[in-house]
Amino acid sequence: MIRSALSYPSKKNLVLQCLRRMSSLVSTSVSEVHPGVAHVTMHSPPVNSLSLSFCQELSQNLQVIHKDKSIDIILLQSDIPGIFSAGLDIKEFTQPKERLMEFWTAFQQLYIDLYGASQTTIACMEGSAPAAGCMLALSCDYRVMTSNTKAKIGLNESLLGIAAPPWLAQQMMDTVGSRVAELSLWRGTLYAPEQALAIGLVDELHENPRERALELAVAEFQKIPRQARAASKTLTRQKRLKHFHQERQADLEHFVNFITQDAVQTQLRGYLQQLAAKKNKK
Ligand SMILES: CCCC/C=C\CC(=O)SCCNC(=O)CCNC(=O)[C@H](O)C(C)(C)COP(=O)(O)OP(=O)(O)OC[C@H]1O[C@@H](n2cnc3c(N)ncnc32)[C@H](O)[C@@H]1OP(=O)(O)O
Repeated sequence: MIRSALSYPSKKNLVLQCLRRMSSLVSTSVSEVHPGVAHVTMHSPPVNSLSLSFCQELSQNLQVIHKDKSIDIILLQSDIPGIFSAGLDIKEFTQPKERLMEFWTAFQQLYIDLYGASQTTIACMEGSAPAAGCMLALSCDYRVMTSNTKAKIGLNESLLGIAAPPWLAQQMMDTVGSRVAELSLWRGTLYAPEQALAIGLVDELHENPRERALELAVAEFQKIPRQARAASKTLTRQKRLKHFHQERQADLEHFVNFITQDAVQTQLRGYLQQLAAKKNKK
């Protein structure tokens, strides 16, 4: 069951229209949030892995919010305890070519919708964010992570026998600097919260990231004029997005050619078995 709940106080009709269009959505609840602040809550048990449908749904939710001028801050969060997002759904990697293309196109679109959002975005991470889970966080403007040491964040793709796409590697470089990114990419390092804070991968640790994110949104970010926040964001992200659009097709082709190699498929199946074995040992 997938649920990516969109909740904010205004424009209820718009939200409900959107929710009706998305047949996979099961929640249409509108919770009380501060004016101008929207919560996007991921709920796709067990680990918020990004399947094709989940990527599409998140994108659609973001696109609806983008059009709503009354919203100027988005808080991205998960309601699965201990998990922000486990990254891409690894089972998607074993699908036929056409499906792989659809899947990667949806993942690219999610990047565009989140990284390119004109609103201010805050990732509230109450749990782990490996690989594409980390991409979600890196695409936000600000990252608040739980101080719980069980949570981990980073780009661990190399440990699955794959590599992050160039635009995701670039996000890491932009955030932590080239050398730290380079080392962490080839080692596949997953950082504990204190380490992530030390290298600048997250901006703050807090025992209650949701509470802190809302406080930041209202007490700090909303005090900065909205158009100034949006313009600053354009300054730093426009070039990356333009480049991404130019390379989008090549990125898709590279992904499909790479992931369908026998050696990569064998490695991925082995990784899935490791995950299952770990679960059985619990
Ligand atoms: C060229 C390609 C570039 C690709 C760019 C990005 C790549 C990716 O994002 S690949 C995904 C990388 N993600 C991971 O490596 C995370 C793997 N998962 C974990 O480490 C743990 O599951 C996690 C810490 C997130 C949570 O731990 P637990 O709470 O202990 O849960 P379990 O490990 O028991 O898992 C429960 C259940 O979920 C399945 N699972 C976990 N992660 C994924 C995933 N990414 N995709 C699909 N399925 C996943 C896991 O196998 C268990 O399944 P069941 O046994 O069927 O219950």
